[in-house]
Amino acid sequence: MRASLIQIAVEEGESVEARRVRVASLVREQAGSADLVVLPELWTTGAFAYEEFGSEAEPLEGPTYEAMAKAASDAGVWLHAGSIPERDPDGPLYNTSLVFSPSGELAAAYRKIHRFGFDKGEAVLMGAGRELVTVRLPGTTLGLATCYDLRFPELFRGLVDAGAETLVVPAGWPERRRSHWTLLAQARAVENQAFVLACGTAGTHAGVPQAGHSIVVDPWGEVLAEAGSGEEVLTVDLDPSKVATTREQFPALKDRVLGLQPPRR
Ligand SMILES: NC(=O)CCC(=O)C(=O)O
Repeated sequence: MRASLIQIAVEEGESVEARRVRVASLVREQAGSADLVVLPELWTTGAFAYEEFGSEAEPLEGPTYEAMAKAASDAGVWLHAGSIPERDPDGPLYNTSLVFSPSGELAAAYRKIHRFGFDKGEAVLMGAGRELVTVRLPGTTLGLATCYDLRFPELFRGLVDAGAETLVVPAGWPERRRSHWTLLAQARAVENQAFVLACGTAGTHAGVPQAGHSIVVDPWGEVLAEAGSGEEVLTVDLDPSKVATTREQFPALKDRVLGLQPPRR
């Protein structure tokens, strides 16, 4: 399986509509050279452009959905289209990831569970998802997570329990915490004996320089590919059978002990 992570530069000089057209064309360019294409978190607005979440929010089947469904079917690829600020007609905004099949059908939508910002930003502007989401592809099962979720290992363990073998993490991770990004991507791969495909953004938006450095890690924790800090398409060949082989040869997941007692006082 060949995966291409498109590390998009999100800069303020480009309108959301212009970026949507440009990204759709980058996805189309992967036709014939990738089976799975991955985009970053909130690439229409930028993950830190909090003041734009409301004005640029779209219904699930809005303009980004339309453009990405078409791009996936034009390119004939599985497309993890990153996430959009989704306006639920009956509820709050959500940070929602969309996955399309090569025929342009929606295969899955995942609402980010852990919202970033503590008492401001995304944490107060958006609602929290409550459901784990996996997607069956030929040869592997994707487990979906978004950016700040990377800090919460129990979410990933839940995805593995649900059958995930390839953990896909679109992000808008800041340069300031780049060392955490790389470390956590490798940790999630090692502890879950799964591939991690983590796709970030480049550029600077809302005054926050982005880390870039999208990364692909194998189930043994080896970094298969890592991007630089600018816009880039990171393409890597994955052998999905490596998940089963790693879990058989070093069966640590079978040694889990569940239901531990809390400490006695
Ligand atoms: N968009 C995000 O979730 C940012 C997460 C982040 O900056 C961090 O975890 O650090």
